[in-house]
Amino acid sequence: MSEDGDSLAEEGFEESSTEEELAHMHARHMLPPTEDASEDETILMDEAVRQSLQDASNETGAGTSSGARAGNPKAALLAAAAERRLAASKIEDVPEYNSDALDGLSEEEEPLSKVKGKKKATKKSAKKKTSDFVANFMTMDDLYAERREARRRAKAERNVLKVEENKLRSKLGRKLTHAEKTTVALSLFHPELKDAWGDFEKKVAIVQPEKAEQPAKLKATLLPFQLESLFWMRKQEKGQYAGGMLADEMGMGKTIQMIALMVSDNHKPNLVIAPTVAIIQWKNEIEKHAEGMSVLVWHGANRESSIDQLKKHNVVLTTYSVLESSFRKQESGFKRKGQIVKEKSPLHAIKWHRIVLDEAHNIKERATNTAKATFELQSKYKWCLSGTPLQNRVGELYSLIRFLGGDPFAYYFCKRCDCKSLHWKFSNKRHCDDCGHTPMHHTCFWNNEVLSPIQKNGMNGPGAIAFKKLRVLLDRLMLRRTKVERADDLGLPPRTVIVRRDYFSPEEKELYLSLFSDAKRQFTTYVDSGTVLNNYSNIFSLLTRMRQMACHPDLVLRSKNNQGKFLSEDFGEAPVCRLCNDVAEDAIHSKCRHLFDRECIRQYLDTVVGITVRQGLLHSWLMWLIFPQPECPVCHVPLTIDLDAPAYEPEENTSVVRQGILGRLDLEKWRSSTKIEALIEELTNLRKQDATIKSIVFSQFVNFLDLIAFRLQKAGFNVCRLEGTMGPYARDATIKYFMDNVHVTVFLVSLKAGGVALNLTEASRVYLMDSWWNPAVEYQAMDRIHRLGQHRPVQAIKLVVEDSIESRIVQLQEKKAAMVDATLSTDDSAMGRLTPDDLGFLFRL
Ligand SMILES: Nc1ncnc2c1ncn2[C@@H]1O[C@H](COP(=O)(O)OP(=O)(O)OP(=O)(O)O)[C@@H](O)[C@H]1O
Repeated sequence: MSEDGDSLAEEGFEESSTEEELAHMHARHMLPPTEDASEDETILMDEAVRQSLQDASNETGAGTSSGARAGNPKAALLAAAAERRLAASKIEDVPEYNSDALDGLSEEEEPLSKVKGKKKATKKSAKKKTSDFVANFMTMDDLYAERREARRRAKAERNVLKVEENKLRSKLGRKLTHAEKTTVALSLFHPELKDAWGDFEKKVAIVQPEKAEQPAKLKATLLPFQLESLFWMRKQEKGQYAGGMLADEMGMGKTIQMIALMVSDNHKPNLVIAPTVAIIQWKNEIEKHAEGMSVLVWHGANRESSIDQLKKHNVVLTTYSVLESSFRKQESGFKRKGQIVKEKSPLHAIKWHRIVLDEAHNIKERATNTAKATFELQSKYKWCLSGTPLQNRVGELYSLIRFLGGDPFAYYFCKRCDCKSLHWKFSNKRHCDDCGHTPMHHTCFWNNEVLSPIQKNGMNGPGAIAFKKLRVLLDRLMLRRTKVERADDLGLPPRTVIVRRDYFSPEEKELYLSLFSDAKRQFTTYVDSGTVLNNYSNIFSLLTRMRQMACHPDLVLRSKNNQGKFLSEDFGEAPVCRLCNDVAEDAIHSKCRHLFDRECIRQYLDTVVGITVRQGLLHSWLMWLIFPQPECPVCHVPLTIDLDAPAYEPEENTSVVRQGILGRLDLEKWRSSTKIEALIEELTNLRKQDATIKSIVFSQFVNFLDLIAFRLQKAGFNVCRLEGTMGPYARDATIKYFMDNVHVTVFLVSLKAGGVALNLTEASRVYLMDSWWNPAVEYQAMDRIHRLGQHRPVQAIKLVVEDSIESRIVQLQEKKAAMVDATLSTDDSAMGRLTPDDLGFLFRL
């Protein structure tokens, strides 16, 4: 743990904070909390009192304003409080309260005749006001007594806490970490947490998988490991969690295993939420393998709104974006004819028999609407499917545990009383709606027990203990098998990864060097002036241009630089990602309304995190305090973007006819590139060897896929394309077209649109046309073909231009992979980050 961390923790800062906690800190202008809530409150009160006194004196010119009191009871209360306090501190010049003061004017200030005339009329009201005042005064007394009592209680609590902390400190023989102090506080006010892990371990037994019977109504024969998971899932449903996580590696048939579970009890309705790309695959698998199960795809503008109709189906299939939009319409409403209209979400109105989240890491960010929409669904059993449950950080597991209903792990607890909640309930941003204690006195059990210790210590000390706890939980909640472990069952053919290295042609090299030397000069200027931190969006853009240049110069020279526009200017042109200037695939937009590919902006943010945080030295939230918030790469305002928001979809009635880069080229004179020619050579050789072998070509740049398609067609290859703008049915039709037509041998897939949840086992070659330093994206792509149903040996070929940034990217990948192996780091996101040293390496400094 860093010293900063320690000292800050000592001061009472939360070590790891949820977004809500962070937001709260911002709202409080980053004030460190005092250990004593009531003291804290007293300070705020004093300020309010002072302010109110000031206001009152401004109104009357001097002293207390009875008018202010009469017109504003709160001000009166506060002023009274202030005067009591001042009187208590023996400040002499505070006037005594009297009934006249309550009228707003004293007798001396009025002409005598008027005073006499008024006297009778005002007597009654004065009497009333006096009694009101006395009532208020009494209230203040009560209030003060209450405050004194609260202070006394807080002091007593602190003393008890100190005793407990001292006991643990002498037991451990060292200073306690902030997390340990929190644990002490939690067990004091929540005795059930004293040995939460031990209790959980005793109460919930690990289900040892045994082979279940093959379900009669399932047409496919389950493999041995699939029968084991069926047994395990049935047992889990009877257990405390009534569900769990099936986390087999990609391509081992999680879909069929879940269908087997549904078929075996044949209850309805079941809800499956999956990425758009996988929806029709689910439908096809259910129709193919399950006998007598009715399926409804709940998607599109004309989807069924009758709850009774939905309930009639065995399985309702929908996407994360449809779920989110349905929930949003229910909670926040939408505009119709200038009015905000709220619409009940049918998905949330049904108590489902079973809910399945496919690719469940889609909800990994707990504060997103998508995650919240899943938390609010009702069902008897709940399941998460994911081949990469720990895609980035341990913290991301929280949402999955929360979805499964994990008590106490997903709860927020108060460190000063017995209040606990699944929600962060701070409507006024200052005090808990339930118990009134401040946000700083609340902690998320998961963050305190698992996330913070691992983030701060890795596998050492408290980190190792947290890992053990995580194991205890996952052993009872998750089943994961890998392809290597179950190789015999799977009988998968081998997979090899080859890096093919080529060199630029002289003309390409000249262009590349000119771009590179400009980029390097620019980067060096940032380094020399110490402004790397402030220029990450420019640096990211320099790196992207160099990567594109290595693919084909036209991607840079003919790119559409549509500054300041949300959609492209050309009629009918598809939206463009503002980071890669390429057609947007799986696009999301920032609060400042700029559109980006989800993957591009994620990579951009990863890069920023890498630049701004020297890994492990700083807490994530502290980073935002010390370093500037990442800025929008387009307009440079602080960037606010929900990475898990549903993909941007153009208006349904807007016809998106994409012309792409080809429309900007003179195709008669167009010249190919080293990389495209390398692919042609590979595919031509393959065609000579075996004309039946099919290939998938992946690239992050859609314009590059346009160029590749054009060149391949010229070379006589039959190709088809998967694009991010396709709806589920169009995607399914394209996939079928590729799988069913022997003469279609090449499938061009945008990494951003089709990297996950695709099943393309007809192909046995993968060509990765451009590299990124996080190899996870590439593995996902390779796993599209290396999965059950694959019978041929699989080859993945990475095409790299040796004298470009790409060779450095490959070296960086290797370096980072070695580092991750050596430290057994669980923080895979480190792979995606770029430190200043990494940048220097890429720019060859
Ligand atoms: N027992 C089986 N018999 C026949 N086919 C099977 C069997 N199990 C799985 N498959 C097939 O294997 C392929 C891969 O399965 P599936 O797509 O469910 O994998 P997955 O684990 O969900 O992968 P991902 O995590 O990538 O989505 C599918 O085509 C499926 O039909």
